[in-house]
Amino acid sequence: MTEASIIDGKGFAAGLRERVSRVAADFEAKAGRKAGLAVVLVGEDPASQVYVRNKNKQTVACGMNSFEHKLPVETPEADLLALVEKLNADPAVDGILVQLPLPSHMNEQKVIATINPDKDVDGFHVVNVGRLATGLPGFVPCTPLGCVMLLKDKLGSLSGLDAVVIGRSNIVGKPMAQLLLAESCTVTIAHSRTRDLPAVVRRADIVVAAVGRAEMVKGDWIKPGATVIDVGINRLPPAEGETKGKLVGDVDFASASQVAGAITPVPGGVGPMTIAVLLRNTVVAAHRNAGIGLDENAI
Ligand SMILES: NC(=O)C1=CN([C@@H]2O[C@H](COP(=O)(O)OP(=O)(O)OC[C@H]3O[C@@H](n4cnc5c(N)ncnc54)[C@H](OP(=O)(O)O)[C@@H]3O)[C@@H](O)[C@H]2O)C=CC1
Ligand SMILES: Nc1nc(=O)c2c([nH]1)NC[C@@H]1CN(c3ccc(C(=O)N[C@@H](CCC(=O)O)C(=O)O)cc3)C=[N+]21
Ligand SMILES: [Mg+2]
Repeated sequence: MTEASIIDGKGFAAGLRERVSRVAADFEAKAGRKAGLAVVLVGEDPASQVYVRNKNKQTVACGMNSFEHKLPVETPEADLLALVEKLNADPAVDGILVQLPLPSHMNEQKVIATINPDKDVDGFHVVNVGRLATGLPGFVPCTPLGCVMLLKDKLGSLSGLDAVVIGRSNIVGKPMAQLLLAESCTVTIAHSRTRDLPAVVRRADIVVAAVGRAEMVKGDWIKPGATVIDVGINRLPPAEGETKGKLVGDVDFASASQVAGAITPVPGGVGPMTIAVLLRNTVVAAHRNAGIGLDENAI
């Protein structure tokens, strides 16, 4: 069997950030201010802190303002809602991201519902979910949009292909399925109640794994030549002599890469795309909200 080609998400993301930087500089010249992204982190989850630090660095590197708000874990929900309202009203803030998961005493849906949909660069607000479902312009969740960008770059048209999405979360699985449907794939959404998951996956020309289970999808589930997109981010327990465990996806890369036509690695696949698309959505939000024209498809 021939080895799959490795889809270089990290490299594609670097190119996307370069295009975003040019558009952000153009925005600054036209608007007389930089585009701005506010990121809100509640609590001290170490993984979330890493993501927020990376987002902040890359936002600034792309020529945009990054406004970081770190709140203690015991912050009352009302205080977080008040901060979101303040960011909604702040003309320097084009995009708002509230890092999930939130502490258990907060209602995530209520917090997301408070974000102005036109600043919802995560695409999580019901208004943006509805816009995506009905084909209206809005904001599309960053991870699924990043996956589709990689797929179209690799395959060109996706029309008529059989796609299986494993996972049905609001932030990855469901919007991923909507985007693949919009690309005219025949879409199956699998989840924990799916019967005979290996057989379902074997039919797919495109497999998107967004489960949160380390190396669950095996090589003998993959149709030869299929394209495999691994969204999973799982930290294995540290091996002897390691302080940190290895980062792995939801796909068993060693076996799947023997069968697939193309596959994303973890790390270096979908993860870097998520942040680059977030920056793309932010610079798009800035143009829309300032009423400055932009060819969004060219980014
Ligand atoms: N690379 C990136 O940028 C990002 C990566 N992630 C990663 O992606 C993964 C998924 O995230 P998220 O969608 O938030 O996760 P959730 O936990 O919200 O959803 C997981 C989904 O997987 C399904 N599932 C669980 N076990 C099985 C199983 N044995 N067989 C089939 N389906 C199963 C669940 O089914 P059911 O609904 O029936 O419970 C659920 O729909 C995680 O590893 C996360 O860290 C997430 C966001 C961004
Ligand atoms: N409101 C909100 N929006 C999100 O988009 C969001 C969120 N909350 N909560 C958590 C998840 C997860 N997520 C990732 C972002 C980048 C990488 C990433 O850059 N990964 C690198 C590795 C990073 C590392 O080494 O830890 C890679 O895969 O190469 C991964 C995961 C965004 N999420
Ligand atoms: Mg989740």
